[in-house]
Amino acid sequence: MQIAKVIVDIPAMQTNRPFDYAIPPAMEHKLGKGMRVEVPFNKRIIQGFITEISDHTDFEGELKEIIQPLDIEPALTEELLLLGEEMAETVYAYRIHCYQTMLPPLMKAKYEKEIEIVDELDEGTFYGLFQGKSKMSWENAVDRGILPQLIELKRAGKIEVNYILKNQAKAKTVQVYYSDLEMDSLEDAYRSLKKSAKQQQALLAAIMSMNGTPLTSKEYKDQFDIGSSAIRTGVEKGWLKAADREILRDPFKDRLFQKTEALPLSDEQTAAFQTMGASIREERHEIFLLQGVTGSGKTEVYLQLIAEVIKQGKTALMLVPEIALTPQMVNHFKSRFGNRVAVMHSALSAGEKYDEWRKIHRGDADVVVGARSSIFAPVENLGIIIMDEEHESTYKQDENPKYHARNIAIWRGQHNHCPVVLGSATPSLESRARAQKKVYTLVELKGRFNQRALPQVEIVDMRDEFKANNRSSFSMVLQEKITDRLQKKQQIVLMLNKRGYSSFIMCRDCGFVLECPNCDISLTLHMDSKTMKCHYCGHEEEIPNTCPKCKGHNFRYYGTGTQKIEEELQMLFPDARILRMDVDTTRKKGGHEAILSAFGRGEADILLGTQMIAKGLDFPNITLVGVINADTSLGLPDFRSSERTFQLLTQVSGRAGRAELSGEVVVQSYNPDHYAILFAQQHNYEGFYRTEMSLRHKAGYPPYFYTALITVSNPDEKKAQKKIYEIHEILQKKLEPDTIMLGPSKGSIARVNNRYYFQILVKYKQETKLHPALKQILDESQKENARGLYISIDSEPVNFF
Ligand SMILES: Nc1ncnc2c1ncn2[C@@H]1O[C@H](COP(=O)(O)OP(=O)(O)OP(=O)(O)O)[C@@H](O)[C@H]1O
Ligand SMILES: [Zn+2]
Ligand SMILES: [Zn+2]
Repeated sequence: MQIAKVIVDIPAMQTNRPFDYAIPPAMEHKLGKGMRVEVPFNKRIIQGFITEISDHTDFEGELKEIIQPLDIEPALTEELLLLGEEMAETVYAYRIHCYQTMLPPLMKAKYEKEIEIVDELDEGTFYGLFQGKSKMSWENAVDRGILPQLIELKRAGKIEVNYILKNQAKAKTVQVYYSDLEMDSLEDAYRSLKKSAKQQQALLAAIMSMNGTPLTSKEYKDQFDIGSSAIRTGVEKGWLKAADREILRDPFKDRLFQKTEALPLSDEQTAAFQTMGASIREERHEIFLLQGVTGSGKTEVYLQLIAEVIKQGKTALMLVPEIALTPQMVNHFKSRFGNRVAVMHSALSAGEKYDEWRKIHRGDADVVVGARSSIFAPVENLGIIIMDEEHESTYKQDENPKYHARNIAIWRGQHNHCPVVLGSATPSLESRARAQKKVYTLVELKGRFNQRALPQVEIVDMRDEFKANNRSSFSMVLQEKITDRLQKKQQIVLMLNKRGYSSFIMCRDCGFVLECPNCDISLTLHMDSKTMKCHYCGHEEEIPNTCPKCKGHNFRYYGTGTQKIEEELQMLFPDARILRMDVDTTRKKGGHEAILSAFGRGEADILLGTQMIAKGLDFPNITLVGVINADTSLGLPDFRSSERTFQLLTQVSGRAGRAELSGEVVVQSYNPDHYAILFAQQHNYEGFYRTEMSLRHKAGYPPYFYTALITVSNPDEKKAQKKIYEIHEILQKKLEPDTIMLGPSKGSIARVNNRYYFQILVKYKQETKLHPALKQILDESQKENARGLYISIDSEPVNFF
């Protein structure tokens, strides 16, 4: 008897290990590791992942049988199975959650499935199994008990599984034409044609050369120059039959990619390429920190490293932050590597994501370019993993499983014996410190490509502006420079720093601020939908006309939103063409991309936006960057706020003067003497690094200490509070003396969605007991979970508010 070990979909400590199930005789040697199955568990039917096939069990009683497979091929590769197992340990998550996170969303939900023939079947199978049709529903296959045969067909690459989305854009199909006539009859038809029927002759010749392969009318046109009227005739005469063909929803299919060739590298680029290329050739795992100033040409180095990997017959994983996944970025890869590039990001529809995933899964992609979650792409035979803008906090997932893509990248790099390249102009302190300690190899690009200068940065003290009676959001200096660039027809980027900053309304008469009824936080004003929204629980209500407290009518709108700045800017520069980029203008699919390409085509003079414009833009005509408010991100209750500010200012400054024209930056600030701002002005990463490191050292923060954040929540405030004190007491007894616990304290937002939050931050240097202690706490809280208590542990948290 064959046994399958299955991780079941019950997120609990007791079930966080594989359970043994008997494989029914009909499924023997058909099921494999990584497939999802339905199994009985405590009188319920639940899903699970097979992690091992064995002929041995330690279970004493009678094994239950697997009910049925949910896949006809493994959903997870062996590498991912192993990764999930180890990842669960380090991020305090359940294995089942780790596995589910690795799959595209379409596969996590319960959708209807169908099985489609994608390659020729023998007649017996076609008529017997598929009843003469090209598709069958999954239920039909289950009812008829033919999944074992289908698994075989899948292994042979003859069929595919599609997920059927209701109410969503259905799988797109195109009309195709094929011939099922024998060669003899085609030749007869050819001979019977009149000499003058040139198009029909051409069509028949084409059909004969195609050997039954279906083509769209466009393909007939492109390949044989045969028009649609000839095809219609072909159908009428019975030479051709029409059918639907599903096309993969390739979001970039309508775009033409001009093939690019490797550019000759600069000396610095060459040196970097060679250092990192060596570990590709030697199939050696090594972690590189590629620290290259803005505009130093990191992208070209990435491209050539990937080309090297492909030359070796291996694959590459290229991670970029969601927001930097611009068409510009995608173009670089598609243009160099053609359609063997798969792209994954959140703007894709569920169907598109599944198609890209399938392409990777089938082995049709040599390069995967994507945001955080694509670190789980089922690529095999990895030859390199590159993580651009490695300092970005979006690489850390805030929800369970709370993984950091950098750690996953390093795990996969080790597993595949390949290099991991962490690239940034402003590396995270953690990474830079590891490079200092030679854990990572530091590779530097110190100058911009072509020895272009980094831009001059001027800091404007906004307190002086106020004293000089300038009430505008724009300092005099910035206004002058904007005027100058508008005259010269050069482009301008203006950034409004909205990190940790939101718009709210306050009653001018009584000071009332509209708050969320479920959370202890003020509601944010959204002008596009004309509503007040809670960013934590999604609560939404209308903008009030009268103050709920004093019935007054005078509201003041706080938080200089981009929209308000835009109006002010337009008043100052009536003729300027302004593009605004913020959450409101980019919410629509492709909005982000449409704005950037319009700006790239020169359809606007000024691009005004939030920090989403700070990254990745590479436009030659930008010669002025203005930061309207540099300080908002400084005041946040987060020990990384200086680091974030420094990174943001450096990144956004880096958009200026990247080509022939030199660039200038104006930074407006109420804290012009803050070291984060001054070091950014001087393009002095080293100075910032040293200063910040000594502050972190004094305060006992990463990278000198590791951190873990324990959060407890409960709809009942007392119960949550009691629990956090219990945990505090347990830990106090167990942990090393030099470990520091901050708290218990209220969550930075004490109540979210009617749950009360309390937390403890543990800072430690070396701690062998913390991990088992925390696991035990999670374990013992199992029963309480049912009563509304949640405990969550975030190892190395990145967001504190
Ligand atoms: N070898 C090369 N030959 C010609 N042009 C190059 C070469 N390398 C880089 N460039 C050009 O230099 C500019 C800056 O390069 P790139 O966008 O890769 O910088 P980067 O290091 O990614 O900077 P950032 O961190 O600001 O995004 C681009 O316009 C790019 O086309
Ligand atoms: Zn009021
Ligand atoms: Zn809320």
